[in-house]
Amino acid sequence: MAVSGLACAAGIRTLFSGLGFEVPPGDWLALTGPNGTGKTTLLRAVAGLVRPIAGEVRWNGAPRRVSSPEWHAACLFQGHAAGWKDNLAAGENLRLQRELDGADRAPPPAELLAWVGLARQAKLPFGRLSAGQRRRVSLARLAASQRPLWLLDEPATALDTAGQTLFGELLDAHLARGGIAIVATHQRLPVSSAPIELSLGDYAGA
Ligand SMILES: Nc1ncnc2c1ncn2[C@@H]1O[C@H](COP(=O)(O)OP(=O)(O)OP(=O)(O)O)[C@@H](O)[C@H]1O
Repeated sequence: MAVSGLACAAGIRTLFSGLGFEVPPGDWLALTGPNGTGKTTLLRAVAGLVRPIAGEVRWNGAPRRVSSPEWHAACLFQGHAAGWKDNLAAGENLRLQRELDGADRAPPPAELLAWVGLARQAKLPFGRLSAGQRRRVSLARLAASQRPLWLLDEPATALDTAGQTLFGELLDAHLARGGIAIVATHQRLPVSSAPIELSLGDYAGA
């Protein structure tokens, strides 16, 4: 996937402009930058959730069309509020999300939750989980994902060391399958392959 000449604004303020990068299959981009520089906004712009004020996002060599089935099948965006329902059990949330993600070939939710260390919490309402346990449910969603492009906003926040290792294993496996990831992060992540690094502060808008 590639981005060229991208600029995004919040209100009347340009957050960043002139942004260009390419992430080939099997690579990932680590997106860094001070608070408020627009990392979340960039991820949302690539996903098609906010409209950039300039520039282009390309997927498979062509401009990506936000409403196309191809793009929906390709892109998984996982933001800070990942869309989990507080009153549904963790397992039930995961089952619904798997259906929305079209991850029908994935292992059953109970198996995924056990893999992320939440076997005992599968029937607890999501809202009762700790911050790190919630993040682990998001890891289970990633483990089920068959989408080639992951856009992840601070995926390791609140995770303990073992949780961060699980995240690294997931990302490694995704890249080994030829997947692509753009990961906004303030921390060093335990991923085997070195990322393409991009600091959004270098593109601060005029
Ligand atoms: N209506 C608005 N007018 C001006 N600025 C706005 C408006 N809405 C949001 N902003 C600013 O837009 C920026 C959005 O930042 P964004 O969440 O994309 O940053 P980030 O790099 O992900 O930050 P963090 O590291 O804190 O997660 C923030 O600086 C915010 O203050």
